[in-house]
Order: sequence, then C-alpha cells, then structure tokens
Amino acid sequence: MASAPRRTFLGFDFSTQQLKVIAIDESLEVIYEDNVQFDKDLPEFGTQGGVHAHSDKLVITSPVLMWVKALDVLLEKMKSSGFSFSQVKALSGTGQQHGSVYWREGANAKLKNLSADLPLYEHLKDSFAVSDSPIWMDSSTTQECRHLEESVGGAQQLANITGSRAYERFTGNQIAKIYKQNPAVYVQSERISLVSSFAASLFLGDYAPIDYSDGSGMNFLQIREKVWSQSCLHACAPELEEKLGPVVPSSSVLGSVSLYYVQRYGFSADCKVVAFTGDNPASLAGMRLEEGDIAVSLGTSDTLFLWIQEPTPALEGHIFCNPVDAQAYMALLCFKNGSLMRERIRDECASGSWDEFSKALRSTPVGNNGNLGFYFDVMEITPEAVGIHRFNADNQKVPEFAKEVEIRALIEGQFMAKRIHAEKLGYKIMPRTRILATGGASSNEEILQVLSDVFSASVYTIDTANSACLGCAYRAIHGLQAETGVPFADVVSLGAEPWLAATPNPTADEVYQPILKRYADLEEKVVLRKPSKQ
Ligand SMILES: Nc1ncnc2c1ncn2[C@@H]1O[C@H](COP(=O)(O)OP(=O)(O)O)[C@@H](O)[C@H]1O
Ligand SMILES: O=C(CO)[C@@H](O)[C@H](O)COP(=O)(O)O
Repeated sequence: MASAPRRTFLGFDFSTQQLKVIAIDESLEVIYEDNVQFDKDLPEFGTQGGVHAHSDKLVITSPVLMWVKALDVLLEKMKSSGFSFSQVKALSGTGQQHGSVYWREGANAKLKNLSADLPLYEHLKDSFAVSDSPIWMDSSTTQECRHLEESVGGAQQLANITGSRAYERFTGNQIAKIYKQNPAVYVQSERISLVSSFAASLFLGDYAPIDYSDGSGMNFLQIREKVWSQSCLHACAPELEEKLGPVVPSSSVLGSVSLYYVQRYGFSADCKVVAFTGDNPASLAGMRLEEGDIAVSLGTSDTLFLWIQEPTPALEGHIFCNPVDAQAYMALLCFKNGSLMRERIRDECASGSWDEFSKALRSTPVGNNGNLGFYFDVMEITPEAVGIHRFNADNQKVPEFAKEVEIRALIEGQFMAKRIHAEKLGYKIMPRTRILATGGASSNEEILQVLSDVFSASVYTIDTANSACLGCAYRAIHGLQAETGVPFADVVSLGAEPWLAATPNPTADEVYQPILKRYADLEEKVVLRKPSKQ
C-alpha cells in the first residue's frame, strides 16, 4: 500500500540581514533550511547588513523591493533543490519588528492578479509609495515621539495603553514622520503594513491584517483590549485606521495561498497562510519558552524577553501581546548594538575570525581583571547612549584595551547590561532560571559561557539558531487547530527539547556581583540625559 504523502509546514523570517526559511514535517523535525543574504545575494540593492544608513546616522531604511526579490530568489532556490511544495499544508512567517511598508493605491488589485509567468518583483515594482522602508534601527523620530506622548497624557500613560512609551523605531512614530514630511506620499498609501503583514500579503495575494503581537510594537495597539487606540492614531495621522486595516489574533488562518504559488511553484490550492508576526514573538514560539525562562536572542539586534501573565508597562522595555496564548503577554528589552558591534570588534581584534574571538574569551579571566566597557557604535536603545567607553579596575576612563581584554569587555558588558536592565524591571534571575539563547551568535560556545557566567544561570539552546523561522513553522501547525482551542504547548510537545549549552563557573557570581554594581553606576555616567519623559 502506498504510504500517505508527508504533510509539511513552512516558516519564513524576513529579518534584518536575510530572508530565511525552515520546513518541518508532522513530527516537527526540520527537513529543509535555506536563506537569501541581502548584501551577498542581492548586491544590486547596495545594502550593508541589509540596510541603508543615511548620512545623518539617524535614518535607517531597507529597500522594500529587496524583500520582494528575496522571496522570488528563495522560492526559486527551493524549487531547484526539488522541494515538494505540494506537501505544504500551512505556512506562516515573521519579520523584523516595527518596520513599515507603504502600498501605493492600486497595489492590492495587482496582488490579486499575479500571473504565474513573472516573478513577484516584476509585478510589484511600482506598488510602493515609499521605496525605502523605515526599519527598527531608525532613530530619527524623537519629535514625533514627544508629540505622541504629550497627546495621550505622558510617557507612562502611553505605556499603559500600548505597552511601551514612545520609541523612535516604533511604527506609529515613523508613520507620523512620513505624514508630516510628505503628506502626498501618505495620501497615496492605500495600506500600511508591518514587515510581517507585508510578507503575509505576498503569500495571500491580498492585504494581510496585522497580528496582535507584532501590532504591539507600533505605539498604536491597546494591548489589553486588542484594538487600535483612537487617541494614538489621531495623534499621528488622519484616516489611519483605514490604512492599517484590522488587527487579528496571531494564530488566525488568513486564507489559502494565492493561485500564483499554486501555478508557479506547485503549492496545493488548500495550503493555509497563518498570520505572520514579529521575529521576537516568533522566537518565543520556536524556543517553546515557558513562564520563568529568560530568552536571549543574539541576532542583528540583541533582545531579552520573557513570557509574562500580567502586563506591567514601564518607562523602559516593552510589553507585547503573547503570540501563542491570547491571555498572556511577553516583556522585551532591545539592544541595538548586537551582532554588528561584535563583528566590528572581531574584525579589529581577532583578524575577522570567530575562532580567534572565541580564543580570546577562553584566554581571559571571568571578570576581565575589573576592566569593563560600553560599546555603542550606534545610538543604543537600552540605555540611550552612544560611543565606546572603557574603564579600568579603578573606574578610570582609558582610551584602549589589549585586544583580548577588549573582546571580553565587549561580551561581558553586553550581558551585564542585559542582566541589569532585566533586574531593573523586576525580573529575578535565580540559580534555577533557564536562559534560552538563540540567534546567529548563539552558535558560539564561548559567548554562551560568558552569558551563563554573567547571569549565574544555565544556558540552553536549540538545534537551530533560527528559532524565529522554526517558531513560525510551529505556529503554522497550531493555526490549523487553534480555533478548536488546542493550546500551542500541546502542538509542540513532540518538538526537540532545548539542550544545556553552558553552566556557570562556580566562582562567577562572586566575581560579577561587585562588577555588576560598578557597571550600573558607570552606565549612569555614559547615558545621554534627555528632557523628562514623564
Ligand atoms: N560563530 C559566531 N560567533 C558570533 N556571532 C556569530 C557567529 N556566527 C554568526 N554570528 C552572527 O550572527 C549574526 C546573524 O544572526 P541572525 O540571528 O541570523 O540575524 P538576523 O536574524 O537579525 O538577520 C551575524 O551578523 C553574525 O555576526
Ligand atoms: O526592534 C527590535 C525588537 O523590538 C528588533 O529585535 C527587531 O525585531 C530586529 O530583529 P533582528 O533582525 O535583529 O532579529
């Protein structure tokens, strides 16, 4: 008897530097993994690290057509490798958070009429009112942030409504800037998507709604009621609700893939598209985070996030709706100087080699003999500071460190900041706390050892660093069953358990306690003092 065809599920990740995909089968095993690197594979867009940094160093954008073309290239790669699209029962995906896409009038008609003989890029080249999408690295909207906070009664009030005070990269402030600087472009935009809902629209052949979890990164969504906040929308631009469209639960089935994918790649006409979400929420799903765990993602950005039951928004950090449990939330801290900062120091101090970088971490002592540093090549988010600031064991500012000291100061400093800011928000790190590490740098054992030592907790990881993709493949399966009330945890119970990657050195806690205190005090000195945000 012929065996039943295998049912598979896809998860896509439109992240800062690349587009990635993972396919899993019903036993949740990864059967295919691939990516398109924006700088290397699509050099015609001239990006560095997937972005264009403008001359003022504040405006950071990515070409929206680069993301469209990346999908063409990725699907062609999958086709050439013999990937069986017909077995895909559902797909979902994710995007870097906060970035916005401005669809020009008439674009939806194009999306609905894609003919299979042309790549998406050819169909959609004239479909965007803004060709360079503002992304999460942008920090050019301080004025719009202050205006939004004032309009709703202050920063804490905005945080109470939307989960965050106003942040420069949050989509609402970016939209307000576009409306203010170029109202004609705003008027021409019939739909404004997040990167995640834009990507879902490509698969759906129709505008896809924004999901609750990624929608929480806009300064627009009332995270408790899960509706757009009219006062926030009105403070930013007119007729915004219509341009944003509806907001939906993150596990919603949006429909089936567009006929385009059936005819061009051989997808089944019944393959479902489950709402796309933000990359950090997707990682929470991929790592099967549980309450009490702390996730540390080491991608282009570094983030630290937790599963929480009750939202307690503060002036630092963010509360997002939870992507896999409609009653729960997640708390997140974002650090802009992540992998690109590590790469710069690797290039300067370790001849561009991660092996040499790791060797330096192995050869230097826990605590770095008291030397510590702040490494912010670009304006940091947590805390608001910029520049490189090195201090010796006597708290004296020094101009440089020996190469291997520099490498340890960078990594210890990055993790001390994470611990200090998480504790400031009231999150306790106990010896039994599990730290779940993910993202590109989580493949580096020595970096994970420093993470374990600084937090004095065990660090776990999963087999793929692409937890956001994996999480979306899981969410695709869950989406098919979510309406019947099946919990996400039941769907992923067969998935591989995170494995222990590092345990803290027994003396680490004793060494770091005084250094953590020094780091927090010195941070006060390097932080930029802004007018009160209250
Ligand atoms: N062995 C390694 N050690 C440290 N960092 C690494 C290593 N391998 C890859 N990386 C980092 O991973 C980053 C990409 O991480 P990834 O999570 O894929 O990013 P994103 O999803 O934001 O595109 C690269 O910029 C690189 O610096
Ligand atoms: O701004 C944030 C989170 O608030 C970033 O974490 C972006 O979501 C970018 O993600 P990566 O491409 O670095 O994974």
